[in-house]
Amino acid sequence: MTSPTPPCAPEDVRRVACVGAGVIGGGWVAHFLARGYDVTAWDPAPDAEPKLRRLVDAAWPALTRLGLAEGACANRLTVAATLQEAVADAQFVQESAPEKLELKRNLLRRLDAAAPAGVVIASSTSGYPMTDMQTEAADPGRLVVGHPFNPPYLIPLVEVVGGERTSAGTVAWASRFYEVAGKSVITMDREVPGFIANRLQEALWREALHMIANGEATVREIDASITEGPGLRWAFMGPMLTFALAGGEGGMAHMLDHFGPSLKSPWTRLEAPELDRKLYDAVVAGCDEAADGRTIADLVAERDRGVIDVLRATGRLPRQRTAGEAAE
Ligand SMILES: NC(=O)C1=CN([C@@H]2O[C@H](COP(=O)(O)OP(=O)(O)OC[C@H]3O[C@@H](n4cnc5c(N)ncnc54)[C@H](O)[C@@H]3O)[C@@H](O)[C@H]2O)C=CC1
Ligand SMILES: C[N+](C)(C)CC(=O)CC(=O)[O-]
Repeated sequence: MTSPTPPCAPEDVRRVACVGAGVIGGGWVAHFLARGYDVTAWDPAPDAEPKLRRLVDAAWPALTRLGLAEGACANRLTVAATLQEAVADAQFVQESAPEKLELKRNLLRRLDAAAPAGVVIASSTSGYPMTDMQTEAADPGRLVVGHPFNPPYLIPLVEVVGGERTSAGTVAWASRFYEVAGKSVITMDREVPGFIANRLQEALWREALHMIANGEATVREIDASITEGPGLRWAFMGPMLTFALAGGEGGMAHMLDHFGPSLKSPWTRLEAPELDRKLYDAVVAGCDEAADGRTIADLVAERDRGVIDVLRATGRLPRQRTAGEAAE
């Protein structure tokens, strides 16, 4: 699929548009501002602007602690009145609208019609393949998935993957752009449901819901089983190498000989549990109980401090670079 060439190199981007400014769109706004970009945001909700500014204000202390890029400033955010105005001058567009397929298809069609020719448009979708979302756009070649993790201003990973009609150049451009913008990128060469990390997280999530539905574990126990257990290792060594060490001197080969056969044991549940009212209420009540009086804002601040501490402790603070530095 051929598309017009992006008007500038990833290293030369100065102006980013964020469309959809909720939890993730707002998080992207905070990230790009902290990295020294000019950011224009658009969101159709009547209360979107104050909510967005509150999110950026709440994130700024963590971002300041991490170290802002030269010239980075929350005042470099403009909230546009229309989608067209938001993307008119953009050199990159990040879409973070609700996870509804028809809405995404329609929105990507409108963004494609409004953005300057060749500008790469990435979707934050947490699961839709781009092939299913790019069906209405006149230039599907410039549409790509850039899947972030919450909050995008602290968690480095972005999974980049194109659809069947995305050009190879778009995938390469987006991957490089995210790197320049301080992200840690995995570029996938094919579409996989849930990409990589969500496919793994969803397996964990499915089992957690089964355990709550069956009364086998509480919300607190499930969370503690990760934060006091494997989560400590996963912050710096993934599940594969971690398990290779479970095989002692025999490494992964011994681990597979020893534990591989048990993968087929009957406790492996392959079906999603029914998310009925009872399970829904149990999960919500369990989270309220586990929060122990802490508000969502308290938990966000606690999470942000914790992620920075982990990044610092494991020597993985993102490199600080201004929007222009990489071009030098
Ligand atoms: N919440 C999360 O942890 C993560 C979410 N994502 C993805 O990010 C995207 C956004 O999710 P959230 O930020 O969580 O949702 P959200 O509900 O917090 O925000 C969505 C925003 O989109 C706005 N919106 C509604 N219709 C729109 C339209 N037609 N055009 C533009 N904006 C519109 C809403 O007013 C709202 O502010 C989804 O695709 C989701 O799958 C990706 C990674 C993590
Ligand atoms: C819950 N979620 C599926 C939307 C989560 C993600 O997509 C990534 C994350 O932040 O864990």
